[in-house]
Amino acid sequence: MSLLKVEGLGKSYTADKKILKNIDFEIKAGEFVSIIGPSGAGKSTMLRCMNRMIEFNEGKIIFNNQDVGSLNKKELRKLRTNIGMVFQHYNLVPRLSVIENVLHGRYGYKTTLQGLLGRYTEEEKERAFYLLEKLGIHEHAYKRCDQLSGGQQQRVGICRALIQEPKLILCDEPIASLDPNSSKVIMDHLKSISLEMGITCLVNLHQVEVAQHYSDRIIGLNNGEIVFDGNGRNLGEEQIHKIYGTKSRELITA
Ligand SMILES: Nc1ncnc2c1ncn2[C@@H]1O[C@H](COP(=O)(O)OP(=O)(O)OP(=O)(O)O)[C@@H](O)[C@H]1O
Repeated sequence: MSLLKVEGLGKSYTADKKILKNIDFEIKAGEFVSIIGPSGAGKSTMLRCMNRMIEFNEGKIIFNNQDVGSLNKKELRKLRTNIGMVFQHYNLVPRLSVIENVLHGRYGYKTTLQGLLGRYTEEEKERAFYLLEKLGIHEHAYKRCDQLSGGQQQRVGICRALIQEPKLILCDEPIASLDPNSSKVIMDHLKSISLEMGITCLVNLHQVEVAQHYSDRIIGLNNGEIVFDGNGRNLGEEQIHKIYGTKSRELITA
């Protein structure tokens, strides 16, 4: 079953340059899909169009049978509860505790006043703790976020996305600021989230090998166009060249 369908997607920030050109793809529920491509190819722009964090100019995005482009503010807010986001720089509130940051993921379900007062139910707090335990950071629940390592902060970011009970998680270079060990921990968690919880993951990555290891499918972007869409096993030298303009994997920066 298709969860996300993108048809003829186009995006320009300025009149003279198209950043995304006629993008078409479809993602099934539960799929783990990576987007790769050189710096500036349009990966972040494309990912952020999915929940209209960035407004697109052309085409259609259908998420969970809803036409994303036609939603009003209220409908968009509701739709976003179904789409979690994980960021390269975590986007946590550093002076707040780990558990408070996780509970922020419930914000979309609250009235403005409830949100401002930080009113969460016992059930939500239990769920937050459960998720922290699942990601192996429950002992840090009451520490300030800025006391945690990068890898731990990213796990908080994943818990915040999960507490939304999303159908889709968009991850914008989730391991770009992490060392190899922490990167593996994060990618393993994302993979098990997709396998065990059936949550669809769309992940921007810089590392081809990582994308090949974890993804059911890879989308390769070059200059705003899809130049590869398939299983990572089919990503040979020729396809790498199409995506990055180089044949050598060593030249692809991490
Ligand atoms: N707000 C903006 N205004 C104007 N141009 C922008 C804006 N955001 C991004 N761009 C441009 O759009 C192009 C694609 O950027 P984007 O960040 O989507 O690429 P990317 O593939 O994610 O790159 P990276 O891997 O370096 O993050 C770049 O040329 C960038 O300069």
